[in-house]
Amino acid sequence: MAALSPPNAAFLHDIVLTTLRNVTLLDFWADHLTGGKHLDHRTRWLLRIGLCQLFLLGVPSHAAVNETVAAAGRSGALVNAVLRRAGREEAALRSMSEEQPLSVRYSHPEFLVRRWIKIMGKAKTEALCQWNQEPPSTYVRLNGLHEEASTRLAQMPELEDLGDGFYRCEAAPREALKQGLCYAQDPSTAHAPRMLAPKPGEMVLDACAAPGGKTTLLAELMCNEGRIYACDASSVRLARLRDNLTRLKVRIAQVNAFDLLSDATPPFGDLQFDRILLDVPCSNSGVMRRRIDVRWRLQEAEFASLAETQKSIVESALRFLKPGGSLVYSTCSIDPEENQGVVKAVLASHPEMEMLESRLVFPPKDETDGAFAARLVKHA
Ligand SMILES: C[S@@+](CC[C@H](N)C(=O)[O-])C[C@H]1O[C@@H](n2cnc3c(N)ncnc32)[C@H](O)[C@@H]1O
Repeated sequence: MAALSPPNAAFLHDIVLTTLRNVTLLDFWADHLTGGKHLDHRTRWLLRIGLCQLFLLGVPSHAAVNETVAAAGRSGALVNAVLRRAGREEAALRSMSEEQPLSVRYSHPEFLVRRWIKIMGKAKTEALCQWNQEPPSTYVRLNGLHEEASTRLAQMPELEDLGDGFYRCEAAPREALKQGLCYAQDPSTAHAPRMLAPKPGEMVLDACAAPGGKTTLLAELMCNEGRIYACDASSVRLARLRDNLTRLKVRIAQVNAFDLLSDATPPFGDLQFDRILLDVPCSNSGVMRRRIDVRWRLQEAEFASLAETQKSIVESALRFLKPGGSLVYSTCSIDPEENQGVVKAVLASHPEMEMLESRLVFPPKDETDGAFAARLVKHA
């Protein structure tokens, strides 16, 4: 197959992502236009794609209809009739959808909308759903361990300096990323390493480290002095972690496979750490703007099972923390069950631990991805 031209590739990318982001809304229109008739899989996707172009991407009607009909094969007549009718009834279809519940208007699973309304009320839920419907910005973090990074990035007018080492850009700056001048990362990812605040010369454990976005910032905060054990249960992900650490000039990290929930002997023997970062696996409910798949694969029961795993991970890691040391627990979830709930459960069974601070980043308010971080200290 011939490669697409860059504008066509960008257009295809837009169609795919906008369709996936709006599936429920597109189905609402398709079902209304077909009288709720059963549609085979292919026809349904063609209608979703056609309606997406017509109503959400502003593609001229003749182009959206003709191209979709041309791809339709034997369901061409139906697709043609439905899309032409959609064009004629656009205003009515739009005003009907405005009367629909948030789960339809913003294409989110019903259970999630119900859960969020219970947690944060309707106004914040709507703001969050609305936030998740926009394409995400691309951000990079300057790599302070690269001696030329500040000068070189300052010479790139395509980067908008946001302060604190972060830049926003239209497209990822491939060459600068390849040379390790910066790392593609949302600003919300910096809160946990900064909250941990490791100092040069300290012993640090980053126990869920791959692919290493936070490890590289920890090394930068430590001025590449001291030691970081960067471990992860997934050996596949360790390969990317190693590449990232090398490219970003991290010299103080020791990379090892280690599953905190296994009985294996730790790769660092009986070492105890000044600081531990636990950036645990989570529902990703704070990054749903960036990761469209999340809303469609998440199941309600997962919140409780994730919270169990997260609590076990923290409890396992506590044995490696020195008395007087700090541990930062972090997620890219905005769900209290995975955040405050886990911290509360850990504190209840560990009187030697105390929480000194916590921060929840809420996307519509902070205008970044969502995240949570809490700093716990172990009494000496
Ligand atoms: C949110 S990601 C970490 C992202 C990473 N900190 C970064 O900033 O690039 C969570 C990681 O935890 C790892 N993980 C999951 N269960 C684990 C366990 N039991 N022990 C250690 N690592 C685990 C996963 O393989 C995954 O790489």
